[in-house]
Amino acid sequence: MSKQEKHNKNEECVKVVVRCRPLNPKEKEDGRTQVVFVNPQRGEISVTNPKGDQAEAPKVFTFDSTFEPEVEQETVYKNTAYPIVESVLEGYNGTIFAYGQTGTGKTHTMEGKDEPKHLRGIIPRTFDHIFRSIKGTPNVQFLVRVSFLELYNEEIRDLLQKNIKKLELREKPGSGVYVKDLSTFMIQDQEELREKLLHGRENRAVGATQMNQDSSRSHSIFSITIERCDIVNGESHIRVGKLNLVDLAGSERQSKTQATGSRLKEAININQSLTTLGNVISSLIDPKATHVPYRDSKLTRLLQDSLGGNTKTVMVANVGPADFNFDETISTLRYAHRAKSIQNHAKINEDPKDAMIRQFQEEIAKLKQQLASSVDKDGNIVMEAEVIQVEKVITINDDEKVKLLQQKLEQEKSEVEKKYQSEVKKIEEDKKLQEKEKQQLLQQLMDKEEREQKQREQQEKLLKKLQKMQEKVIQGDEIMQKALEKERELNKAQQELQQRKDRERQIAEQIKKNEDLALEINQKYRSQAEEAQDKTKRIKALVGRLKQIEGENRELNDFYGSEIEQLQERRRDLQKELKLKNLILEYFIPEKELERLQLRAIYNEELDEWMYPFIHLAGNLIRNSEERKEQEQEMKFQEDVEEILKLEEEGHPNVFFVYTEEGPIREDDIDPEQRKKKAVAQARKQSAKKRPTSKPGQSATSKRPLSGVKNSNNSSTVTADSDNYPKAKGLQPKK
Ligand SMILES: Nc1ncnc2c1ncn2[C@@H]1O[C@H](COP(=O)(O)OP(=O)(O)OP(=O)(O)O)[C@@H](O)[C@H]1O
Repeated sequence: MSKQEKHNKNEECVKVVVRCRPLNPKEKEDGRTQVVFVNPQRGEISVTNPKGDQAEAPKVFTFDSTFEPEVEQETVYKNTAYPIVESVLEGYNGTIFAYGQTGTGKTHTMEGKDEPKHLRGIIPRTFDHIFRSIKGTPNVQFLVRVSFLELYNEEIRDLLQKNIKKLELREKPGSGVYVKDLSTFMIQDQEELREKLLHGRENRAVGATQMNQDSSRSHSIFSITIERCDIVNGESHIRVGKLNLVDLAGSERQSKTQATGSRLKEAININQSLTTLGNVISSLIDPKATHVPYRDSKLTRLLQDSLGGNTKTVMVANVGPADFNFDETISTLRYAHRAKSIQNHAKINEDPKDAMIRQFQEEIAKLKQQLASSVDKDGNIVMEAEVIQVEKVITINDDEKVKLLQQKLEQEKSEVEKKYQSEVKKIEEDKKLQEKEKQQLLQQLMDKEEREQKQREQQEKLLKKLQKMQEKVIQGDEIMQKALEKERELNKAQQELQQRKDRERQIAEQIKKNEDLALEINQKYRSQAEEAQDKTKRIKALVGRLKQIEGENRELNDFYGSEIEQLQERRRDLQKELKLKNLILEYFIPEKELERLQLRAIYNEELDEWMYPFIHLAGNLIRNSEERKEQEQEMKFQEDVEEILKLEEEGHPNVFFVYTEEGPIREDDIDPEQRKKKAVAQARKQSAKKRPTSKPGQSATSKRPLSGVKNSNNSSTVTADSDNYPKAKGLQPKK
């Protein structure tokens, strides 16, 4: 099979399903009408325009699956998440994300209610599914890890940590985008996973209150990584699958939420990630597109692999049934419809270099070896001095021996205690011994006891570590295997039945289409009146269709119009910001220096940031040095002096200017002799714990009296008086 064929074989489209929730009590009370109707057999959803005239036909969309308001959570799980979780257990990456307007049931679909159990959503059902499968897979070792993050206003927060520290995105060639310092926890069963979900939810609510935000305006990603190690022909074979469970922020267009001022800006920012998600989807399905704007938002960077990458993805689009949501419902369905055409190419992640299960296995083997080498064949502890002799007779890596050792340790502890007491007694009773001798013996005995105690403690520590590590590696058994096989067979049969039904549906549709066509061709009119009647009917239907298309065009124009408006607003903001930066650069940074700085800057692809070598020696960072730890500063002091001196020779980015009659001059060019002193002083400043803080905007140069510019400690200050004004570029009044 060629590489291209292999690649095509892995290709599969993003699966898109739509779920409509029931009318809620408030909507019923308000007398709202239902305009959304679902036909799960045909995978269709139709929406009637409440403002359209009677001739306007409902808009019909077809998806991989559609779910009616009454659908059970279990049915949703079986049809959406089940196959993805099965794939993740095999070593594929999987993503399930919920999209839709606020209040349409995204959280209900993803999380549901804890009790009663039948209301549990996709995430808790995933937990049970994973551990049921693991327990039913004997002879395979598994390691499960979890992380939970929130993305709000383009900032990432760890939901499994109490502090609301912002986290950064990083990119590693080969392994893709990851969140630096995001905490990950090893999990042993579904209860632990549930605890993490609850913990994250609590932190999300607390964080939302602290930041005066509403959780429905943030996105959350709950990630479960499953590593498995199978033994194939005596060799270990590792596979790693990662499952992302994503609850997106409400997709409603923010201009409709009546937010104003800073709230609107924040809302636009939040929507920006969803707009970018939409743009990414559009680019992925547009054969002419040459660029996919993943980098335009953190959300799309995090979901990069899920859209067009190495992941099996399911999108659950949620809609409300009521008339007043018509516009948003149509917008959600269009968004979802576009996503249907995205092609992913998922493959099993085999033997990744950084698999944690391999590190665990190696560490466990090492611990077992250490422990086994310190016991003899009967499980007796061998003291250090005797190890060499004993190592010859024992077999390393003996599980039985480790168990034996555990029992022996307990037993020996009490025996030694007794022995020690009796020996002390014996010595004390021995009247013939001189006091000195007695003391010596006692001391020897105590030393021996201390050595043995240390050895025992060491072994206990190793045992505990070994037990802990072994607990993390989970393994199934044969009893559960039978039940799991039955369950899988049943699900497979159900899926096959569904596929057969789909095929039959498609064939029936095709037959009907052909029949209609044949009827049309063969139609013979018995009278002119009949022909006129029939043609009028057809014209009416065509007019209805025309009106529907016109309506759709208007809606599309409105939809894209408001998207463009938002993008333009963002562009205006960015331009304003750019103008400010340009103004500062133009008037306060001399052109030559700017050029030098631009030349020195290096773009770091991995961090997606511009950087300077030795940036820690640049002015702004030096001012922050007081926050650094004293210890770190001391160590760096000598290093910094040397660096500064070295950089002084080459020209470094930490440049201060003196504005003189001749224009801006590098401060250090004035007195070369002072340069050396300054380097030491500068490094000292870095290492000094306390340092007078400069006010924001006050540059390091403002502490020195400069020609024409006086420090605030001196009575004279800078005025706009042109006589006092130096002719340096930065301080010249603008003509
Ligand atoms: N299919 C459903 N059946 C019954 N109740 C539902 C269904 N979907 C949603 N609900 C109820 O509707 C309300 C809103 O749902 P939910 O909080 O899941 O919406 P959401 O889309 O996550 O909103 P947000 O974007 O604000 O987080 C909840 O009370 C939920 O229990």
